[in-house]
Amino acid sequence: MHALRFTKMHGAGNDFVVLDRRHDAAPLDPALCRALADRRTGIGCDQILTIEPPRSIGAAASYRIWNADGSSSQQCGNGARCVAAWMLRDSVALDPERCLADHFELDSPAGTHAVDVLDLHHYRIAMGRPIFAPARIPLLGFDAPQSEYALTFGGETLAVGAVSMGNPHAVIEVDDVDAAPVANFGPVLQRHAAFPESVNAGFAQVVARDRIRLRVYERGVGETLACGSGACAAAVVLMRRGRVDRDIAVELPGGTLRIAWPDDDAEVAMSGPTAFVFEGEWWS
Ligand SMILES: N[C@H](CCC[C@H](N)C(=O)O)C(=O)O
Repeated sequence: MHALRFTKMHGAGNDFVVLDRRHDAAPLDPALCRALADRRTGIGCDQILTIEPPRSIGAAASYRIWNADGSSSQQCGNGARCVAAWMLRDSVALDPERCLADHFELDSPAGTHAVDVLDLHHYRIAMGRPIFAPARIPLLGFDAPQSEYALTFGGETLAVGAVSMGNPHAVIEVDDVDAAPVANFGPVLQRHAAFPESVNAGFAQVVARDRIRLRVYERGVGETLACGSGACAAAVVLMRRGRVDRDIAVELPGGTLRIAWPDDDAEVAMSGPTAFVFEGEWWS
């Protein structure tokens, strides 16, 4: 029986199985990801996060992201905060006060991220600069960045925002996020030919200049309780349109994240909670 130790965590309800792979950073088999993520016969999670050796000088570690369907992604905002908490847990046990002043870096497939410890359960991650060039989202059929793209679905045309945070995001502004057709329209958007690598589909409602509500139908999972890179994506699309200020609260079903993007050349700063749920052994 091959036992695999894991930690179950979540960030604003977006839940993860965390595996320490610093001594064996081989890619995960998609079938194992699906088995671990299964909410009946497995542990259950939206994504698996593997913690691996750093890829840049000075980083504490690197992480990779595997969706519940076994596909991999370049970025996971809620996961980055959980990896940060996981890395600190041992040192917190040693010296909580020192950790509160802690600042370190983590490498993701999308780049290197500065981590600030806000308190023992909240972290701020520098999520990199948003990428609006259609070819790098990727979004087909358009040459130059637009604040919204007219995409046709059957007989209808819809205005869609699009941006990459290392992973692809579509953002649709709605009047009432509770009534948004997330489960019906999320998969339709993901199958659209304009998104050759599928897409994370965010449905955003502007509540005030400093507050939006958001639901995300994630690539490789479905609707999640929160999506960190999705919160960054919705915030920067709406900031560029002048619909909201440059430091806002993003209310998701599982919790609230804070997104700041001081100017168009700045990195996006995402702040939010993390939680340890349990530890265990997976007997494959
Ligand atoms: N489903 C995403 C990866 C996880 C992103 C999300 N959980 C976050 O917090 O950013 C994708 O395939 O790009």
